[in-house]
Amino acid sequence: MANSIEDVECCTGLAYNMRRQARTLREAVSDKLHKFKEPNFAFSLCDPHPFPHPESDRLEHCYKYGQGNGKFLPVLLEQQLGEYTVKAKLGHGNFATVWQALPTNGVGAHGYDSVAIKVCTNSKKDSRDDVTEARVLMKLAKRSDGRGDLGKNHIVKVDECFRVPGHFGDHFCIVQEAIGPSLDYHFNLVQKQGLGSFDYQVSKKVGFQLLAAAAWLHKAGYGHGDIHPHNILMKEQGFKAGTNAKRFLEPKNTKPQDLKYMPDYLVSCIDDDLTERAPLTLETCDVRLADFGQTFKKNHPRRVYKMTTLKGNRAPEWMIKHAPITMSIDIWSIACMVYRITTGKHLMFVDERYKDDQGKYTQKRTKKDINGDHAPMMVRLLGTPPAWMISKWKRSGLPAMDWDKIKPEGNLHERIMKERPADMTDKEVALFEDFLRKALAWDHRYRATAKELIQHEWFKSIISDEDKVPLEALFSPKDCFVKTLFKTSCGKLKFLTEKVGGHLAKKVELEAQVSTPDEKEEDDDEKELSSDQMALLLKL
Ligand SMILES: Nc1ncnc2c1ncn2[C@@H]1O[C@H](COP(=O)(O)OP(=O)(O)OP(=O)(O)O)[C@@H](O)[C@H]1O
Repeated sequence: MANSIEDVECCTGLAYNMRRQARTLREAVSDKLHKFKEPNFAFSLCDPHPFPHPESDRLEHCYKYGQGNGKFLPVLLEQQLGEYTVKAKLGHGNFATVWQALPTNGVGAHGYDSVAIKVCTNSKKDSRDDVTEARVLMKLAKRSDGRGDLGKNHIVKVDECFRVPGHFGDHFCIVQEAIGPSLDYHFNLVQKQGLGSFDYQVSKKVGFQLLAAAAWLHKAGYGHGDIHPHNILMKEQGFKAGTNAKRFLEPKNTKPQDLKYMPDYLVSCIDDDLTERAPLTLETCDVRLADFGQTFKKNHPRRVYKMTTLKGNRAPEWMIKHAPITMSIDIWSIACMVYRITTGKHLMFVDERYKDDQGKYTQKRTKKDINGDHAPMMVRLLGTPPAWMISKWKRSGLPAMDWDKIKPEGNLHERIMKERPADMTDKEVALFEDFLRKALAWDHRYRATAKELIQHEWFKSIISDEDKVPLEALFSPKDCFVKTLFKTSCGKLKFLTEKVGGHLAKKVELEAQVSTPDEKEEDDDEKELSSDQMALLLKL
């Protein structure tokens, strides 16, 4: 006998519950494994390191070298990498070290004096992302939006790629133009100088250029997925990296079995040298969006749960179960960053690691802990989320909130008033708040796009003549013209089909009346019909 509806529902509910329990169990196990895999910090005594700025923690950890997968290639100054000679260290991330190099034969592949070589880890899995990064960047370099390409210049360009053999597999190398220090570097510089944040107009310009880059990238069908100050480089003419201080490794700091795979010394990078650069101005400010390791095709992020972008800059859809991740995650990150560089304060800051008794960072925090801090912060700042998010709140493992007591519009306005730069007028506060609210819409479907945001009134004061032409081209009536033409043609076509359909029906009706006296009339009618149709066709 067939099961009743109740039986089926009951079974489905049971299966759902079992699936959910299995998932929770799987997540718990993976959390445990993840913790277990955490590096042993006892072997990495690089912190605090003896470079010029003790507050800097820019030196890579020793555990990133040695046996196994996901390790860096040991690189030393004056070493040969492909056809280039390494001259200085530019930085490092989780997946690569980056070196400034000169072509050994004296001429760069594309005529630049020096290049930046990103030497990726030997991990096969990461290597796939690095290859994607290089491929996407090379593809983008050939693309044009046919409207002046506003924003394309603010995306880093790749010259060539090659592989270098390492002890445990090849290391993929990406050669790019050497651009300049990161936005984070400049931010630390102004903070060190006691200025708090950038000049107000400069922060606007950085925001504008970033949004222009995002608008161009999104139009090309890609999301960046990892926008934060480390991945934004500020172009500098004749860029030269820092002092290259060397730190020799002491054997006691490394695992004995890893010793022979370590470089003799680690090199300090430009980020450790916060003394020499002139502050950014409206004229010198030239942003380049870099690190496309997390890039994804429109609405198809490749590694939803493994993306490593800064947690405090993450959009709410990261926390809500089954919420789609779209290109609008970039808009959220840009808005958080613009707030930071404008006011000097984090919009939302979440610790990504646990701290020990002495305040030193240790293991990574769990996703649940991080979200447990982040979600209430968002609610306090932006007010009540939409009902569909509230309904998924508990299921997503987010902390219980007393929704009745939440201020519907949040305290964003109060925050801006408290943290605004001295030269931000009340009118500008209103514009800034409006800009942020549009970019930080809870629901990704109602979040403004990059193209919409670059037209925002808040940016009006910094748009240069150089930007005006491509900006106008981007919103030129050609766009409207094409749309209107398409709409009118569709309308006319519909009208014509209806009319012709009507006449044909009439014709069939007339033909059905098989009587001789009426035959002449019918012929006339037919003539009339075809002339009618002809007139309509001519009109079109
Ligand atoms: N073209 C360049 N010119 C100058 N400096 C660069 C360039 N590319 C990268 N850098 C420096 O190297 C650092 C690390 O590079 P990148 O962010 O690409 O590495 P990653 O391992 O992919 O980082 P992440 O962990 O953020 O994914 C950057 O923060 C920047 O300071």
